[in-house]
Amino acid sequence: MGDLARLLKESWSLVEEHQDKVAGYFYARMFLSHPDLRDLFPVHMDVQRTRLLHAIVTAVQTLEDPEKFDDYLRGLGRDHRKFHVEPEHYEIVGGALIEAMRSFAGEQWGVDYDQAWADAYAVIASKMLAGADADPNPPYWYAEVVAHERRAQDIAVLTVLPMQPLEFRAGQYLSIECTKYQPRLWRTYSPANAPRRDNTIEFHVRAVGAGWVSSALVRRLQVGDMIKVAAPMGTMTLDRRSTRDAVFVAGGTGLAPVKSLLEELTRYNRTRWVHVFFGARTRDELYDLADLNRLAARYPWLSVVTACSDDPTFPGEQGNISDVVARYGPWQEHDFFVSGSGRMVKATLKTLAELQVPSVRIKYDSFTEA
Ligand SMILES: NC(=O)C1=CN([C@@H]2O[C@H](COP(=O)(O)OP(=O)(O)OC[C@H]3O[C@@H](n4cnc5c(N)ncnc54)[C@H](O)[C@@H]3O)[C@@H](O)[C@H]2O)C=CC1
Repeated sequence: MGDLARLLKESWSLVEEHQDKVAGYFYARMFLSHPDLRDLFPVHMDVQRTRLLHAIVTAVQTLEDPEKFDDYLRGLGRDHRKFHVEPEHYEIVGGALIEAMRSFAGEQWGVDYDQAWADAYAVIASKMLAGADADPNPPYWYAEVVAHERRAQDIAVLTVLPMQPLEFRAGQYLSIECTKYQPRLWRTYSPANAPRRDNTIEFHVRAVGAGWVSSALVRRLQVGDMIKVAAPMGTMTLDRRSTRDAVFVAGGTGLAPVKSLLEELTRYNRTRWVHVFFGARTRDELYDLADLNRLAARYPWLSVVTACSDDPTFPGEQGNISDVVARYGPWQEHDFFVSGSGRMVKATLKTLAELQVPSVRIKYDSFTEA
């Protein structure tokens, strides 16, 4: 391990236990010295706090893999443009961050740690700025809500029309700000369609617990409202060269990117068998089944298996979708795409490992529960 990596890891381990407090102190410090920066952040800071830490941990963890480190930070820089972050803000953030860590580390914090973080932060900032500079896209797009449909108690399917064309690849995700109701709070959602000529994008959203953005998108947003959409990200895309049959495993609204990938396949696939496993808690939450069945009736290469995990009278498969997949197969020769909650993805990866599906054939994006 390089010296810098060692110093960063060592010093981070001193504050790791107090992550939450470090983040709280960091923001308090920054807003006190630069009150103007408060306006760049959402009213509710709880999720923002965990995001900062996630970014630091990821940066430190990828330090030893220069390519991954570079990709991650360039992506982060691109993404930060939507927060109206300016180059001069980076220095303020760096200073507050080091001060916050030093305050919580106690006596073991040494001068060499200060220097290590200052050096690392300078690299982090320059990579983020380079990523931001190199992005030809606008920081975000305004998009008008052109359709909004409640499909189950907590689930909405909404369609938006960006004011300028927005390029993305089927299977990627975008971030959304529900500008009118939750300004400056961004959450990621996957388009449920492949890029279309009319530029419309469909999203599937479930209002979960205290999810401010999802709740506003499901319960308050109306046709005619404007939202902001930013930064296509993610790698769960189709490899057109693959000739393998494919399996899509979706839990709840994790169906969205699967629908997007299916739409792309309908444009060119003639030869690959495609199996979709779609699981929800109850039959009401199989909110897009009608459309899946329509696709299966139209495309002979497509089959759909549905399952409910909390609805004993449902006549289809019973149980978690990760277990249902294992009842079919064999799957060793298939390409897999897995999408759902963090726990669902983890459970499915475990099942696939037990079924000896090579991990190189499995694509997924890990969404946190936030
Ligand atoms: N809306 C979107 O664009 C996208 C959403 N997602 C994620 O999909 C998730 C969807 O959540 P909900 O609709 O609330 O799903 P949910 O919690 O109602 O679960 C739906 C199904 O997923 C499976 N599942 C859930 N937890 C499991 C576990 N621990 N082990 C095995 N299987 C499990 C079960 O089959 C369950 O019936 C969210 O976490 C969201 O972040 C992922 C990609 C895109």
